[in-house]
Parts: sequence; C-alpha cells; structure tokens
Amino acid sequence: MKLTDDQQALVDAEDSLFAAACPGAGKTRAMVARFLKRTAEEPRRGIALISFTNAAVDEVRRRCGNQGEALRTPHFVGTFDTFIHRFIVTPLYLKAYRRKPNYVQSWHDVACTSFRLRDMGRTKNLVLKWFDFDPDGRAHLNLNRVPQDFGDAGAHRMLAQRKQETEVSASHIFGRLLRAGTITCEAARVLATFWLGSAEERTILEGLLRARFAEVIVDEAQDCGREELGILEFLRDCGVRVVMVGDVDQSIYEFRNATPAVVQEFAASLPVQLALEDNWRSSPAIVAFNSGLRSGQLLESARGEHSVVQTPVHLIEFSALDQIVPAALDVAEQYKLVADELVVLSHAEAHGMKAAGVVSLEGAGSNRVLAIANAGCKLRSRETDPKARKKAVDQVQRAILAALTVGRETQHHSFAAVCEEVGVEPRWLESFAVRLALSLDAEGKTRSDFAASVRDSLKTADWGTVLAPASSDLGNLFKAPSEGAWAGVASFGNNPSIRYSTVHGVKGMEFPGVVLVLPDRLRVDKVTERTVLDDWEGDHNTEARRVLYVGGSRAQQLLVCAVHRKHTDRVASLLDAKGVPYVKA
Ligand SMILES: Nc1ncnc2c1ncn2[C@@H]1O[C@H](COP(=O)(O)OP(=O)(O)OP(=O)(O)O)[C@@H](O)[C@H]1O
Repeated sequence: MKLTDDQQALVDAEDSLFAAACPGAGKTRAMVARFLKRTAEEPRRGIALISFTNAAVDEVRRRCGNQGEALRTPHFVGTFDTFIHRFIVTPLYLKAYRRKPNYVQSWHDVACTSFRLRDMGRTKNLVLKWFDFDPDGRAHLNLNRVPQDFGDAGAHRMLAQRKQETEVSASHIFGRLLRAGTITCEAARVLATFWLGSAEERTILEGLLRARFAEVIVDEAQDCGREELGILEFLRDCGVRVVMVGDVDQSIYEFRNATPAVVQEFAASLPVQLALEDNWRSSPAIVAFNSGLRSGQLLESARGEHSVVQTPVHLIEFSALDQIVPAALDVAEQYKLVADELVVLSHAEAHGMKAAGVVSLEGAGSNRVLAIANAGCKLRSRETDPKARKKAVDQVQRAILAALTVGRETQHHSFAAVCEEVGVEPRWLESFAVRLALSLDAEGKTRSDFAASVRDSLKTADWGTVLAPASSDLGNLFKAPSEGAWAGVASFGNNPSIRYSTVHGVKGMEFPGVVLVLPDRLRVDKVTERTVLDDWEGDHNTEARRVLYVGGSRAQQLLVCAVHRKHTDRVASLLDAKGVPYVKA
C-alpha cells in the first residue's frame, strides 16, 4: 500500500517535528517507514524508535520484518522506560553507587510499598502508587488515586487530614528502595529528572547521547509526561533530532503526569508541524463521533474501505449491565457482525466484565488459596490472554515465595532480588507455580477441602534444591478463603460470550464493532466534581472525556453506545448537538 502525501511528509522531514494524527491515520506505518529510511541513511549514529507499551514495540519490530539491521545496535526500538533505564539511569547510577540497579515494573512488585499509619482504624493499606515524587524524592499524596474501597467516608477524611504524615512515610520508603538498588519505572523517571537538573551529570549524558543517537522518533507522543518531555528537550539540546507523532486527544495517562497541555507546548516548539487527518479505519458515523469528542484542531475524515459504510452509531439503553450484550448482539446481527468481531469497552474493568458475564476476582484480597484456584482455571481455559495468564501465575509465585521467606526481611526487595536471596531460580519458581495450579482443580470442591489440598500438595511437593517451607507455616499462610469469595470460583471457568476490556487496554487496536459502556454511576472527579457527561456538555477537555474518544475510535464499522437509562437523554442530546448520525434502539 502506498503512503499518502501526508504520511510521506512525515517520512521525509529533515528537522525535528510534531505530527498530529487523528485515530486510524496510519501513524505506525509512516513511522516505521521513516525509521527504516533513517537507519539506512545514518552510517554511524543510531535512530531510536520509542513507544510506551511492549505491545506497540512488538508491533514495530514485526513491521520491520526482514530488515534486521535496523533493529541492531546502534539503533534502538523499545519502550520509553527501557530507553530511560539503559541510556540515562544505569550509567549515572553506576557512577553514583558503583553497582547496577535492579529494575522492577511497578511499586506493586515490591512488598514494603504498602504501608499503614498509626491508629488508622479499619482501612486498607496505603500504597506508593497514590503518591507522586519530586526529583529530590519528596512524596505528594494524590487523593484522586485513592480508591473508594480504601475505607468509609471518615477514613477518606482522615487521610486528607493526615496527608503530610503519609507523605513523610512514603518519602522514607522511596529513599530506602533507592539505596537498596530497587528502581521502579516511576523512580527511574524521577532519578532521570533529578540528574538532568545537575550540570555535571548533564555533561556526562550529553557526551554519551550525542555520540550514540542521531534521531529519536516517539510514537504516541501524547503520552509523554513532564519527565519524558524533559528528556526529549535535553536530547534536542544535545543536537539529537526529535520526531514526535501523536494525538493529544488520545492522552489517557494523566495519572502518569501526561497532560495534553504540556505536550502541546513542547510540540509547538519543534520547527516542523504536520497533520495527518485521514482516518483509514472507521466509518463516517464513527469519524463524526470522534470529531464530536475531540478538543484539538484536527479535521478528521473517513478515507479507508469503511468510508462507504452507512451504519449510524447505535444508542442502546440499559438498566442492568447484563442487558447490554444481548442488545448489542442484536444490533450487530443487523450488520452481519458476529460476537467475535465485537468488544465491550468500559473505563472501569468491572463494568465491561459484568456486562460480559464474567465474575471478578477483585475484592478476593490476597488470599493465597484463592489465587491458586483462580490460576488453575485461567491456565486451563483457552480464552485466557497472555497478560491474564501471567498475572494469575505471578500471584501463585508470590504465594509460594511467601512460604519460602517466612520470618525474613524481604520488604525492600524486588521479586527477583527475593528469589536470589532464598536461592530460587525464577524459571523454576514459575514452572513450580504452573504445575501446582494445574494439579489442583477447584471445581466442585468446598473452600476448606480445596485449601487442605493446597497445603497437602505443598507438603509433599518436590522442592528440589530449595529449602521446603515448614508445615507449621503452611496452615497460617494457606487458609481457606471467605465464603463469598469462594462462591465466585464456580464461575471462574465460564467463558464470556464476548470479549471485554478497559479502554486503556485496547489503545492502538481496532475492532469491527465496539460496545462502549456508560454505567449507572459515572466517576466523579474529586477535584472538579464533574462526570464525563458534564465534561462533554461543558466542553471541558478532560481525561474522562478522552477515554470515551479513545474507546469509540477503535471501531471500524459499528459503534454501539450502551448507556444506563439515567443518562440516555443526555447522551442523545450530545450526539444531536455534535451532528453524529445515530439511532436509538
Ligand atoms: N495509506 C493507507 N492506505 C490504506 N490504508 C491505510 C493507510 N494507512 C493506514 N491504513 C490502515 O488504517 C488502519 C489504521 O492504521 P494504524 O493502526 O497505523 O493507525 P494509527 O494512526 O496508529 O491509529 P490510532 O492512533 O487510532 O491507534 C490500519 O488498518 C492500516 O492498515
């Protein structure tokens, strides 16, 4: 397929640039074409193509196909996190601490990042991911990230009052982790920003980066937070060309400090500005829906094979989530689409899950027996995607590690470091976890029978060279789950009739049909006190509104808005006002 003139302009530009691209603009294709051209042109220095997710990186690698040279040093195709680790933090950490840091994905991977204050009463633990950190390591609690189930209204008030106290504890933990060499992606960003603020470290990095890279190309540039933008600014100052491609309306990572306004400001400072306004993915009605939600300046039009599809957006009303799928399948059938071609999307996972008839394990807490029962079902089901599979196996590995580290101080260490400390080979642990989960079937068992069989298996297991856990500890660690949590086990194995995902989980993807769910209780932003519909009506450019835009714009032929009956009138008026062709079922 030939590139369009706009896509070609992105490939050929000879200076730093920002290309604003509408959904389905074919930016991945254009960026890969540029990457291949530039890697062939540059004799000595590297070209970096940076994305935000591993899935996007894999897609780029796949599209580079047989052009293996482009994927070898000095070039780089990887995530922004890997770029920061490899080219910024590792060299400077080595210099400062004389050893290599140990990177972990998130705070969740390190035990001590969940903590309590004195006299907190009946609340859940505080976790580090609710905090932002200054470059000097000072913590700031972001109350918007505290989930509702932290505690009752009193507990939330208490937290707001004791904000400072929580921040002192969080700053301490952060410092201890840093000294232990345990660095999460977030901490790496904080460190990078800190070091970029020092003239001495800047000089060291400048030498390294200037010699290594001629150009960095950033995919999904709207997801850059302040830290990434600081790094790009630094690269530009080092004489490295910066090529950014993105859609500021698809910025849905504000929790990572990615705000469209700061990206726009940086983007505007780049010498070349391009716009890709042809949507090759969607039908005209879906393009109209996108335009009705967009805050930016792009004038999107349908250009691809679906530009001839006349299907309007469908608005369906529900009062219970389980009514959505049957109604959506009915609509889909009118257009000869089958269940496999649809995906149910929601902001919060629970809504899509419930609509698709899947029982959630959330709320099951950290019961280890339940984690093993869940992993068994997930591993046996052919429907489980690799991410869910990994998550389930991870939980079992953690349960086993807990049994192997009773009485040890493992709090400040990552999963990998704990394995090393107790002499467990991570691969062995993984296969042990998989075998354990597969050897036990929860179906038809009572919760106490199943818990007993877990303990028996662990007692009689072949632990190889690893020191087996004491039987006396197993009773404490592997207790039967609560009755309520166990009741959910019965439905673990039920395969949903239709796929579902959060909107965040389908970024960059496309589907013939999308069912976008607006539930009964819409999220109320703690700061603005507005819901997504207030934002849309009042023309406020907020993340909640952009989440709708990203969700809807995944659809190629059919977009069904499944809206709780409380809100259908408002949504209908909005679609009218924005000129979106739609029908209400
Ligand atoms: N020049 C073109 N001619 C025909 N089809 C194209 C062209 N460019 C892209 N496409 C098709 O349009 C669809 C969308 O492309 P792609 O997924 O690269 O978009 P995107 O810009 O990354 O979208 P988003 O930002 O919404 O995730 C793909 O199916 C792709 O094959």
